[in-house]
Amino acid sequence: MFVFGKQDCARSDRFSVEASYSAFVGTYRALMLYHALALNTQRRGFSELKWTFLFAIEVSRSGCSLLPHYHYWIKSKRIVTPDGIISGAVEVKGKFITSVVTENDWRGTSKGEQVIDYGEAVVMPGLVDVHAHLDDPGRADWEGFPSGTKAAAAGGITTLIDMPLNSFPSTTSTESLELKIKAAEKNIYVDVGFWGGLVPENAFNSSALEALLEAGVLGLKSFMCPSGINDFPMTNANHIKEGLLVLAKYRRPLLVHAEIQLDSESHLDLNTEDARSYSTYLKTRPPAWEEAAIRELLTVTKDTRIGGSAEGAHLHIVHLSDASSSLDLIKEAKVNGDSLSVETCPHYLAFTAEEIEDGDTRFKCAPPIRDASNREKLWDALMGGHIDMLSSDHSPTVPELKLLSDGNFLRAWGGISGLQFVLPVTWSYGKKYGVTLEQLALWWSERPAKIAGQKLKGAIASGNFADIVIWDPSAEFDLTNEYPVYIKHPSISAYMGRRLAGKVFATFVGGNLVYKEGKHAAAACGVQILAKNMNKLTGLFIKRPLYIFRSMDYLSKDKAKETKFHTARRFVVRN
Ligand SMILES: NC(=O)N[C@H]1NC(=O)NC1=O
Ligand SMILES: [Zn+2]
Ligand SMILES: [Zn+2]
Repeated sequence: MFVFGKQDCARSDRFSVEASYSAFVGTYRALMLYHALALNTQRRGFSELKWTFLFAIEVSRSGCSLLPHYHYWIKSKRIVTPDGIISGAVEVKGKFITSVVTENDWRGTSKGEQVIDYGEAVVMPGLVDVHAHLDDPGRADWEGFPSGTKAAAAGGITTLIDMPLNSFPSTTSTESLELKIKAAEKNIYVDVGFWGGLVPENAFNSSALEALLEAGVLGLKSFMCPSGINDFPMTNANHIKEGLLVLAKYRRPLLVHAEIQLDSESHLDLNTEDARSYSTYLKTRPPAWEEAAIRELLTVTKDTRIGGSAEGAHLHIVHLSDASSSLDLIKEAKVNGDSLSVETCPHYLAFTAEEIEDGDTRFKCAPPIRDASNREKLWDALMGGHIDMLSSDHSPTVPELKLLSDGNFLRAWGGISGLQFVLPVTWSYGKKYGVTLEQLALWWSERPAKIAGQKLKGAIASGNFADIVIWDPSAEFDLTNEYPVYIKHPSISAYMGRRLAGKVFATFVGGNLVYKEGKHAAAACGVQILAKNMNKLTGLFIKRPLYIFRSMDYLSKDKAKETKFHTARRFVVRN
């Protein structure tokens, strides 16, 4: 069972404000803080109009939002809440959702409040993508924070957790995390957190791992096979076992790329096999690789059970492709009480090996996209609740390394590029399986927010951050060259050329309208999310959090625990 501690996030707001203006902003923020406190205790010291005015000045000066309102209501006939879909309105004040009401209970607006009526469009929690490689710093020519987070915003993703590899250096130390933080500063259009890397060099060095966790990574990530990145070597079960012991103290998860290199390639004569044929590539990474890795992982995930040496840690298997034996092992371990979860990605749900044409290396990824019957099984597992969540595994590179003209599947970069399209892809390909809007919110927002320790994200609920996507499930579009694509290299995206349903109209991050119909806010005001464990009574940061939600199956919706959480929420501190 994964026990999520009360892991708060010290969020460093990065408004772009000129120096001469900073005194005013300082005063303003102090007033805002007072207002937030007053709001909690029902002692409001300032009139709504004054706040609206002050907020409008800051927002219009800083360019953080396309909408300069402090207090507004988002209306719609289809608002996806944890309690179902309602017709009603979401009240936003500053960064937060302050109420969610049904149409019948809505009393209209008071002076100074604005209403944005989205009619029949769907209002859903913004997506939380826990698996994206933005490659910044070091390989920003592959993607980068500005382009990646613009693409995220245009796709309805409001929080993105960046992987520790493909950037240079990899995020495996406090120094490299510091470089990440610098690279992201004033460059992110959505909120961004960071996973740290668990590699052989730090796995047995608990103080180095602790330092990285103290510095704010939301958890760790490791590979059980070569990652393709020199400064991110693979780990084995011993490294992972050690990592879990440290993570247990911090109540943070380990994400694992679960493939182990078997000698299957040795049966192939790569001189005679056609490297442009997708089936050749598929043969080099059979499901047995995933199965072998997961079998080995389960020898250490048993430590995460209640009473185990790593109780409090959690292991999350990223991008599952094999929906047969590998998935069976995962199901069994969950039944046994291992604190374990699993994600898959839109490309495994959308594509099949049979349809990948010779030389079309846009589709090369690891583990590979398998045959049509596997895709059916993946959908069954997702719909049946055995796959917990979705992520993009957006892993782009430069077109030259995709070897598009050469078409050599064995030498091309492995990674799918599609960050901006994950919502319409999941929806378009899921319709025939009966995917609901509530399921999309669960797989793309609620559960990923929990894995990343983001208690104020992932749901449209009072007290949460106003991270919201507005989209039209019935609007269809073609991903042609005319379509506004914000990922850096659209030519390598496997989704280009497809017709999809589900157009994103608008994206709100922390109350800021950061994207609207092809236009982004002028300034990049996403905040960096750094984990901190804090003693709620003393305000001091501690390793073992005071509020321990011994929950649980961390995916359950236990009302009693939610109540406890609501109480604790008032202590959340941000700076
Ligand atoms: N290094 C890296 O991003 N690898 C990713 N690409 C991919 O297809 N699978 C991965 O794990
Ligand atoms: Zn991976
Ligand atoms: Zn990845």
